[in-house]
Amino acid sequence: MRTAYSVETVRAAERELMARLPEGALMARAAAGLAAVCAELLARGRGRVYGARVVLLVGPGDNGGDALYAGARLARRGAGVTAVPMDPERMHPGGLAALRAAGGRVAASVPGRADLVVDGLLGIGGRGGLRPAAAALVERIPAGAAVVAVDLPSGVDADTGEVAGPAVTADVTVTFGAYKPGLLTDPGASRVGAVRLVDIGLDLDGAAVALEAPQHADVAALLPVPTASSDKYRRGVVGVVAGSEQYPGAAVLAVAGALRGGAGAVRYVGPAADAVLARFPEVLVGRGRVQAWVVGPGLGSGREAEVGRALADTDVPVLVDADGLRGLDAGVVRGRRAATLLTPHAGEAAALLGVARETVEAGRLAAVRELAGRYGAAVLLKGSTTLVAPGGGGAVRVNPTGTPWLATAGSGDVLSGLAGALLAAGLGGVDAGSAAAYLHGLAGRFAAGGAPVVAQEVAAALPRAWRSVRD
Ligand SMILES: NC(=O)C1=CN([C@@H]2O[C@H](COP(=O)(O)OP(=O)(O)OC[C@H]3O[C@@H](n4cnc5c(N)ncnc54)[C@H](O)[C@@H]3O)[C@@H](O)[C@H]2O)[C@@H](O)CC1
Ligand SMILES: [K+]
Repeated sequence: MRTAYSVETVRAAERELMARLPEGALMARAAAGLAAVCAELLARGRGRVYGARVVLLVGPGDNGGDALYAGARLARRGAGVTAVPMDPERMHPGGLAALRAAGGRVAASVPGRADLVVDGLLGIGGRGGLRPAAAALVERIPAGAAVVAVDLPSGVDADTGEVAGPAVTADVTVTFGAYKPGLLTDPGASRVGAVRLVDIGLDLDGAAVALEAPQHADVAALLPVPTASSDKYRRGVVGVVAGSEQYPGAAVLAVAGALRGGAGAVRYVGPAADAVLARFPEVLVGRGRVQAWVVGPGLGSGREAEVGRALADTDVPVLVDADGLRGLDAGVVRGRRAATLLTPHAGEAAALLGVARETVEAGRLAAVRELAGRYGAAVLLKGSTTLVAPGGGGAVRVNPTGTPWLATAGSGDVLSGLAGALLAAGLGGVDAGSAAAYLHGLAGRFAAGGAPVVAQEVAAALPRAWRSVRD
């Protein structure tokens, strides 16, 4: 897992470490790591550090201090380094002295040309959007300069990934000690570029994880593998309640996802049986014993009773998606014994929370936590960085494999079938949701290969995604 910790947790670990180290030691480690990444970028971009034009955007706190000390290191290697302060009266004094001693200079405005801009305006001490003085500097970042963000892009909230107003968009973010949730969650995540983690010696063992991003090995460990004693019931039968006269395709796609999710069998319940069977003759039709239900894709309106029937089966895991989420009763969900996984997109989440869609998009992490808390169930919030929150609080999972190509009709239906198959195999709500999102994202990338993709191709690419995760 790639783990991210809250600002509060990082600060506590920093305090503990600082108490044992000479003053300035942590900042020196941070600056050394930052300067090394900057030097690497300059060497890659223009062959050498010597003679490079480097601009430091310097805020009033320690984030600016990191930038100044790193700038001093680059100046000692022959770069021309100019620091531009947000507030000339408030610059880290030690950092400023180091930069000056190394031959760097301070200017009131951002130079028109630069090879590299170091964003040291705000780090984990930043609150709210960039104020006008900082925003004015960001606007002047010269076109063509590589942008390296110190700890996080200024204007991105470290804990939530929220971006209130203007913010830096970095090519590389050099973060210290630990990932912060805002680096992995949109809208912040799309501002960070490549993330480089610099070890400054923080001890976070046993600290509460705020957000975690599974990697191949984590997902591989979750995926069910049939054994010699498996039969179709042991592998899990998924019941899919989906599709309508108007949306038969949703049924086909949800079934496709379920079949490729390792289910022993898929049972289809609904009015699109002909369409489903024409495509997948292996599907069972009609009610019967299942190990998990998927309800909702393409149901249309007026089908609440079918959703209620699945949820009433309180010992069987249920995934509720799309139309099934309409007016979903929190009391019913909370009363269930087996896992429940809700898989809304931002619009559906907004409707459940009674807020505007934009509110969910701007505060995705808060929204998914709030929904999971209200329903006491795992919630998977779809989007560019899909999030999965546990019903009982604790670490939220963020999916690192997503691709914008997956924003295509029917893609969510495939995901719900896939996650339902994993529920049927015995995974809990968060594990099923996050493993499904991971495979689905990979399949989307494989199927797209940089070109538009349709949902059935995503389903068809799922076996390749499984294989790549297991390799
Ligand atoms: N604490 C530590 O041990 C270490 C901290 N490090 C660096 O220190 C940073 C945190 O430093 P600070 O706590 O000084 O905080 P920051 O440097 O992130 O910023 C705090 C300052 O910015 C101002 N500010 C806050 N929000 C603003 C806004 N929206 N617009 C304009 N000004 C705003 C505040 O008034 C405050 O003066 C980290 O992100 C990291 O870069 C590193 O040197 C590693 C070690
Ligand atoms: K920054």
